[in-house]
Amino acid sequence: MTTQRWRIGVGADDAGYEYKAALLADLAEDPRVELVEDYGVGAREHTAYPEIGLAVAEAVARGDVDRAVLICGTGIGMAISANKVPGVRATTVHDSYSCERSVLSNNCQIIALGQRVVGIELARRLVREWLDYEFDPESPSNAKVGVISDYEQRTSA
Ligand SMILES: O=C(CO)[C@H](O)COP(=O)(O)O
Repeated sequence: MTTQRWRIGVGADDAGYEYKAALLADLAEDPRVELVEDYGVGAREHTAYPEIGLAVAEAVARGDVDRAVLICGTGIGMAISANKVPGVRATTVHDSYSCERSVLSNNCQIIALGQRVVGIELARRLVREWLDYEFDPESPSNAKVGVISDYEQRTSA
């Protein structure tokens, strides 16, 4: 259980728009959330998922927000896009255990959900649970995540 007050970014393509609206409303009322930022898309807009996924991941990498939730049809394209931004770890999450481990094992800053895959109540529950998890830099998982970060640093131009 964390006492942190999170700054959260939320983004979706048109296939995830309805869940984005619902999750933004939940996050705006959650006492664990200090700030919630909507990165689009707007209603009836048709921005392709990588545009949103990359923009949100860049906001995380810059430190504009601590974490983010991305929604598309499956959550897959958003996670792939976000992972292209150096320093960002993102994953698709559709069950409670993976949601927990995405933070506690992998120190992911971003979870991605598929509006066409899970029901809205499960999506809302996963985001509620996710806010309680905080990575422990003293945990044995940190060295494993470090292997990924080291590779990224060695191979980035
Ligand atoms: O789910 C998506 C990407 O993973 C997106 O919402 C839909 O993509 P498309 O099937 O390429 O239209």
